[in-house]
Amino acid sequence: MFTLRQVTLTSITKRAFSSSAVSQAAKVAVLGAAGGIGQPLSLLLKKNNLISHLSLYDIVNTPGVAADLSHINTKAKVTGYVPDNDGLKHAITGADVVVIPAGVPRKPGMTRDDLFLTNAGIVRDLATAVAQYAPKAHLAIISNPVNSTVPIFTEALKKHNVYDPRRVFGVTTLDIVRASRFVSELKDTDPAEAKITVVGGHSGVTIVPLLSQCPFSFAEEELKALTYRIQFGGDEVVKAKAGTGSATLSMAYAAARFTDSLLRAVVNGEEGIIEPTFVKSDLYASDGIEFFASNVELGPDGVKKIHPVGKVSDYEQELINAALPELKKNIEKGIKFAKEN
Ligand SMILES: NC(=O)C1=CN([C@@H]2O[C@H](COP(=O)(O)OP(=O)(O)OC[C@H]3O[C@@H](n4cnc5c(N)ncnc54)[C@H](O)[C@@H]3O)[C@@H](O)[C@H]2O)C=CC1
Ligand SMILES: O=C([O-])CC(=O)C(=O)O
Repeated sequence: MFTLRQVTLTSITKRAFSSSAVSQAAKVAVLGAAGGIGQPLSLLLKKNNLISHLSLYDIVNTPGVAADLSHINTKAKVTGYVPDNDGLKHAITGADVVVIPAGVPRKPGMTRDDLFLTNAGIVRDLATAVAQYAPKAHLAIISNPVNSTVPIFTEALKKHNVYDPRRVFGVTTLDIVRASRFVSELKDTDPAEAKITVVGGHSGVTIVPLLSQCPFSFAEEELKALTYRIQFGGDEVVKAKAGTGSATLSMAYAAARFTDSLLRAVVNGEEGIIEPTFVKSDLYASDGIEFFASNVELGPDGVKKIHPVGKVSDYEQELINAALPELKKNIEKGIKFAKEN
């Protein structure tokens, strides 16, 4: 039986690199690592050569997941922690990036907002620990509802005076991954050629695909059906999984891509890396919207440049108009919770 909080087969060595140095490797922590997303995500991250230490935390089962992954002959050392013996503190201390898929997933008939009651508290507690033990880490928040969990994280960091908006990211990559795949299915092309911009937030009508900006054209009915499918792609998976959860494998793929982009910009110093993500943004500040997903250029300090939404069609403007009030409500709900709890 594992009684130690650390189950790695190698000992922890002091990190001998700086996070700003070029071509260095990083410590990445995954919180919720034993879950449906956490396990395949950790597997994909184990293959990432920019990671020297993969640190896995969950309230259960992490020792087994870590022991299993630690046998794969890639560079990263793997350690696993549970809450005993200050596990969370040890899991995140010194982390360059913390990826957070902790929390409950949807069942058929639920909206992402229905997860708020359970996940808000989980995220708030993890954010408090991050503020204390990993205040300089870049944070990739997957836990739903993303439109509210990112504001909750932000407020918790503010309470501890360690908030840097350049380092807090809501992971919306799956929306882009889906959009690219769905368009390529329709147009019979390689998904790599179908780069679709999706802006707004990460739930239903707040997900706004900007298909007018892609190189393909669509008939009106096709455009509406495609837009709906991108906005409600998560529901397709929830329905098909019939009560056993929501997207995990495609999400793990998307989060591994986002984490890799972040590491390439932050740790490796690569330039020109652009990922869509839900961040503190001024794009719709005049509408009272504090956070918004759009294409973001990543740099050594995290967010380098938030790209504007760009030219949109009348239809897309209608979609944005429908998204903004819902997004505002979700954001305010997160902020209110964090301030009161
Ligand atoms: N941002 C996005 O695009 C997507 C977000 N999600 C969200 O990701 C979250 C996780 O989904 P799944 O992995 O499918 O759920 P899951 O239930 O399979 O795994 C969640 C894991 O979190 C752990 N956990 C619970 N409380 C914790 C805590 N306080 N600290 C650390 N770990 C804790 C659980 O033990 C479990 O292993 C859900 O909220 C889901 O809605 C899912 C798909 C896409
Ligand atoms: O639909 C869900 O609840 C999970 C999710 O965020 C997605 O698949 O986009």
